[in-house]
Amino acid sequence: MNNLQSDAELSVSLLSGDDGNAEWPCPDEARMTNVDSDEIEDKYGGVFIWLVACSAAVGGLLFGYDSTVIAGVLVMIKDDLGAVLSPSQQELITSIASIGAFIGAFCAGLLLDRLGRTSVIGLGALVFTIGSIQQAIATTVSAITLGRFTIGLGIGEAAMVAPLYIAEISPAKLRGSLVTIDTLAITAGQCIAGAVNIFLQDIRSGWRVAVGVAAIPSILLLGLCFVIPESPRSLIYRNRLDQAMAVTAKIYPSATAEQVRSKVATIHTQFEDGSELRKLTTWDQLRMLFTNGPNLRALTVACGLMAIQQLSGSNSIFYYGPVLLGLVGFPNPIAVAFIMALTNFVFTIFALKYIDTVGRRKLLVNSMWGMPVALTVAAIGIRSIPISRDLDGAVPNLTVNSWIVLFSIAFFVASYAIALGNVPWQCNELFPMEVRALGTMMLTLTNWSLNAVVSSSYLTLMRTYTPSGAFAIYACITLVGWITVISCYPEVSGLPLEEIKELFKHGFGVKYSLKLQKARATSENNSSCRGT
Ligand SMILES: O[C@H]1[C@H](O)[C@@H](O)[C@H](O)[C@@H](O)[C@H]1O
Repeated sequence: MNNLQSDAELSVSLLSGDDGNAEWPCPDEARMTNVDSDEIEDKYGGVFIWLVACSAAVGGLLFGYDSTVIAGVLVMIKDDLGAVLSPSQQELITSIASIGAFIGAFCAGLLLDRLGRTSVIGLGALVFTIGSIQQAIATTVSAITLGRFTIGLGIGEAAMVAPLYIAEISPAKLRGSLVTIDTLAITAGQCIAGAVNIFLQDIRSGWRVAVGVAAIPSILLLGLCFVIPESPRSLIYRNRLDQAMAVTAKIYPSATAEQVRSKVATIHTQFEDGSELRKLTTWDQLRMLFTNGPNLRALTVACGLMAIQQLSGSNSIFYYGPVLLGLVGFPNPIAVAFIMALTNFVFTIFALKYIDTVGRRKLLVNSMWGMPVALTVAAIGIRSIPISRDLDGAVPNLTVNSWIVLFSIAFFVASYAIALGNVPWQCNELFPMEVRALGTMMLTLTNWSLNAVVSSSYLTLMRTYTPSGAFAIYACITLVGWITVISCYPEVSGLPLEEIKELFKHGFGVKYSLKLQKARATSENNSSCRGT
């Protein structure tokens, strides 16, 4: 913190004397500066930015952990709350968190521009801590339901703010990887929850530990909020230019003071009529989001991709994996289902490595075909396994078809995790600053509403259309999703946030973005040739 402060003073005094904001160029002057604001994009480095991203991603870890741990908790609770939970009480305890998440994301969307990113992350961490404690000490069904609702508020808030904050603080060329850290943390949280459930399943009242232990990372996150810097874009939006300079200098440690100044000035020009923008009410911002063509197209792409992520049925596998694998004959389905969580985690690491170099669009297009293929194989494999219509018949024998189902859904999860599991969370980058908070709120609301639909309908889908029919339905959805991505999702890897809005002035910007990427690659090649 102190370091940061002294850097701020240093940069500001270097560039403009003692008065931080007094000598800031007006937008026209900023445009005329002879330092190319993009030059700075090659000057990132150091561990600072990775540490900041990892800190924010603790929110993702809590999101993954808390949304998944409930599956085991419901089994472990037994009659600890007075009587054995009825199916409708189980449904209530599970789904109330999604309702909380929906409301949490909505509130975060309204608060982000007013309070700044780090304060909202801190608020979410506090809510997480309270929710974990409420659950751990619950002695009645209403008490645990309230605890789950509180946790839901935290989950929705974390799901929304962490990726947005990371995207805003990232150098353009690392943005994909740094935001993927958040998804990696979500999948790690899901793995840890699975492991905790396996470990505690036979311990009396072990569920109290399973839910209470989440208070530790949330207290850690609360503490980290006092250390991590505010996003430079949020600072500039709120006219705190000297602080924005200090943070920008930290993100690009080998940039010259002039490059830092040019970067901040360029972002500042995006808010040319800044004072007008700052006066916008939420209603004005909503109107800008829905009635301005480029904004509306950005919203369609972002929410559309998130819808495809959820409607692919991935969470049916993560949430109902043990049920499904039990139905096809695996004797220890909880442990076997853990393989799915692990596959999700491992292939998200692959995304982390390649998302910026290969690009989001290329990763999506080249991995998503695997989902309909895997689901079709699973649909065929499961057809010859004798599963009763109401799903509660005797467990069938383990046959080669059981293994076909296992391998095909593992392949499905891998194809999902490489890109579709994480790129939708990057989509906050598609929105310009003035509508980013609300756009990201819509993105997160899409996630939670469809998450609730899919997770509450999977068993019914299997009962109504047979398990094979359910796989076939998801195969059709993922095939349509893949074709939609090919036609509508533009490549934004490596583009500074301020340049992305240009794409949506050209329809969905797919062709334009590909031309832009080509031109950037050629100019980078030329300048590296000149350098050698
Ligand atoms: O990006 C995440 C991740 O893929 C999780 O594994 C999944 O459970 C979530 O629904 C999704 O939003």
